Amino acid sequence: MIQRKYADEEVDVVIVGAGAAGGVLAKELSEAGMSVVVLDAGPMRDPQRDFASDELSMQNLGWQETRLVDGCHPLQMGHNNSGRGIGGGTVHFTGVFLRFHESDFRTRTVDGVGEDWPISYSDLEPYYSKIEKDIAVSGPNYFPWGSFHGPYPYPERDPLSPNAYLFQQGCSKLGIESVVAPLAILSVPFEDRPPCINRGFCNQGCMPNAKFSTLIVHIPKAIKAGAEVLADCRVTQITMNHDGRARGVVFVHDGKTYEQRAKLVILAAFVVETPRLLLHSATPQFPDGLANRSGWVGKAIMPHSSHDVYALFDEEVRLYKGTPVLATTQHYYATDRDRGFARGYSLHAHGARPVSFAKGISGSLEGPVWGDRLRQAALEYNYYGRVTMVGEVLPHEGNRVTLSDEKDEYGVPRAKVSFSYGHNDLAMIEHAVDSMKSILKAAGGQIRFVVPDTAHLMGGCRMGNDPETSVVNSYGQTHDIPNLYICDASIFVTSSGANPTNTVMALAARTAEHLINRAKRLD
Ligand SMILES: Cc1cc2nc3c(=O)[nH]c(=O)nc-3n(C[C@H](O)[C@H](O)[C@H](O)COP(=O)(O)OP(=O)(O)OC[C@H]3O[C@@H](n4cnc5c(N)ncnc54)[C@H](O)[C@@H]3O)c2cc1C
Repeated sequence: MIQRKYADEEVDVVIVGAGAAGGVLAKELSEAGMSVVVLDAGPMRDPQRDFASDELSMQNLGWQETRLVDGCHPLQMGHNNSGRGIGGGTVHFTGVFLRFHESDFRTRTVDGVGEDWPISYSDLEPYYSKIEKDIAVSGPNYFPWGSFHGPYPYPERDPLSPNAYLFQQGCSKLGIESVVAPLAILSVPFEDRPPCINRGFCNQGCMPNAKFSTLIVHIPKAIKAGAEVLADCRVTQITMNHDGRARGVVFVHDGKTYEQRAKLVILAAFVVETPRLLLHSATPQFPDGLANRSGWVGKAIMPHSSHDVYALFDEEVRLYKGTPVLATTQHYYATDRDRGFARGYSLHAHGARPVSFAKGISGSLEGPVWGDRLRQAALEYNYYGRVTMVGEVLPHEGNRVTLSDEKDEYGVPRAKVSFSYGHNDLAMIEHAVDSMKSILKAAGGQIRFVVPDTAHLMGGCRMGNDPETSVVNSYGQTHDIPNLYICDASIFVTSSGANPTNTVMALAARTAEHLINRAKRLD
């Protein structure tokens, strides 16, 4: 039996998912005096007790339930894209904290591809600043690309890892500007948290709490402000009233089923589970799923293309050392028509711990890398350097989440995730792989492996002004059901060439402010 504060009560807001967006919403709305219940399918972890310096055991931070995948380039689901538990993906994310550029919100107008967002960079600008300040982002004094040039709230990280130094050397030999990456990882103490000591286990959950996550920053503040945060509570359905408004959600804890009623229901369950819940919650009034009059629920999901290039150096690099990403360039971010594709990408010097190194190279384009070849590469692990791309993938209707015929233990159909790259995406990858090879060679490395990969996920419930071609408005309010909101990475319209979490959290802060102002007007 769970201890409940709001059992049988209708609260102001129920939030499904306590990740990047859900954490921000929980904090802001509860601090504004609203009664808030947050439900997350996974556990509430204690970093000191539950995070191990162990790559394999910490795979459990990812969403490991079966999803069916298809398409020409089926996505690898799991640890690499979805978190599970309070903090969501922020618990094991790498912490690279970038803003989108102005053109990212206007790709149709600027480049004739993708779609324009219903908001511009300037609409989000104050919320980027707020989030960066709230979590004390560290970064360079001057960031050369986009609209925001710094300084960041906290000084840039120092010292860098050997891999980051090599990357910066290679870039500088080629005349490519590079900087220390903006990071949601402390460079000096903040609140009650210590600065990073370069243990390098960011993707396994940061035991000393130097890396931000909503588990350690926003959720404790939300609880202090009165929010009820319930772990291990799996939401299986959104319930509806007869008047076409949402009534609440059904969730399962320890085999028992409960309903939480709320004036506002906010889905923040990420790119696969949010559309899955909407589609599964169909009613006679909404036979194709909730908020799906447009037919766009589940459509236009986008990963980032994220090929890695590994090179062998004469001196030791030790890719496990330090924060995985400490240097970056956005030299290739903006569209350059001469390259033969639209849009662009970021490049990061990116560490890799031994298991992910071995797993990565075993799937490299130079394959098959196994047996003696894999053993030899593993023996040389300390001499490898790596660069990774974060490439913009254009939205495509056919890349989507649907419900399969298979059901999970809760009786909910499993998600089917279909994905294929388009021509533009593939041309960009080819260009980025060449750039990464040039940088590593200029730094003195011999190119050994190119590993195809993707990172992050966005889209599936995109925002827009037109209810015929989008699911929510720019505040995340669904076009069809006025008290049902979506606020997570699924509302992205395009993917950009930058890591997405700063934008996820800035959008959540903007939605929270909108809801607080709306509540004040209704008072
Ligand atoms: C390995 C890795 C590295 C990354 N590195 C970076 C990086 O360096 N920089 C960056 O910007 N981004 C990075 N990301 C991406 C980042 O984690 C996501 O962009 C971000 O977490 C998305 O936020 P969200 O709120 O949309 O969803 P999430 O943070 O994933 O939160 C969703 C939450 O919903 C819960 N949930 C789902 N379904 C249900 C349900 N039915 N009932 C109850 N709860 C449910 C989940 O348990 C989860 O806690 C990385 C991701 C991974 C996996």
